[in-house]
Amino acid sequence: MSITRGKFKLRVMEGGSIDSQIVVVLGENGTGKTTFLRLLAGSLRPDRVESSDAGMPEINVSYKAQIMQSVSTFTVRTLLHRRIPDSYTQPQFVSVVMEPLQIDKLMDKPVVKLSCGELQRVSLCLCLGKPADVYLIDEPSANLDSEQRLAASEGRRFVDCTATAPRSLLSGMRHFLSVISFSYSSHVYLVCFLPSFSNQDRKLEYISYLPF
Ligand SMILES: Nc1ncnc2c1ncn2[C@@H]1O[C@H](COP(=O)(O)OP(=O)(O)OP(=O)(O)O)[C@@H](O)[C@H]1O
Repeated sequence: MSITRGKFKLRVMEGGSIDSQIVVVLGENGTGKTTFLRLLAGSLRPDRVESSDAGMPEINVSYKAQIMQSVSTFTVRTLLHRRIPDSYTQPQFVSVVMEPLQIDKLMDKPVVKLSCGELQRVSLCLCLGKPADVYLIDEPSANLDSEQRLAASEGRRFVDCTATAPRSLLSGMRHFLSVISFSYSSHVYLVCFLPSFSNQDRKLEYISYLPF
């Protein structure tokens, strides 16, 4: 399938995935990461589907957008209660996702008063707490300061499944993968990152691995 946005054209070829797979999508600004995720999330429609394509399969997705805004006057606690009622009290989810993201400090704040980084943490928590087959996570580390990035990884399990990926690609993403690849093991995660190096071809790149 393909989509044209202004002068930008993205063509997506059919692929496959297996349970417990993490696919990291890397590309510089404007290479189409968000467009690709929004196609998968169903918030953008392709303008062409080739007849050879099987089309989009029926999948349950949980999508964390890159840019988040909220005018909700609810507190974070109320939002979690309404949106992820089962997950946010589940001990495993609390210890593997909510504690590293330090959601407890934000519980009584109105969502509308959260800073960009605080909203990013809550959005990541909401995304991971929603039951889904595929988690689409656009730039999970955007807006977080380095302390928060470290806090998100502290004490977390990280299975070093990244040995075959170039080290330069991995900086900045390891700590998030430790949170993201938590033990709901039968799901697929697509995570977008800006690369930490310059890619002269300006192509999207994919690294896929199995953390379990
Ligand atoms: N609504 C739109 N109208 C016209 N062009 C658009 C629109 N939205 C996106 N584009 C163009 O599509 C291209 C891909 O954008 P996209 O947001 O998918 O890139 P990205 O890789 O996620 O970038 P970034 O790293 O900056 O978030 C860009 O060139 C952008 O200018």
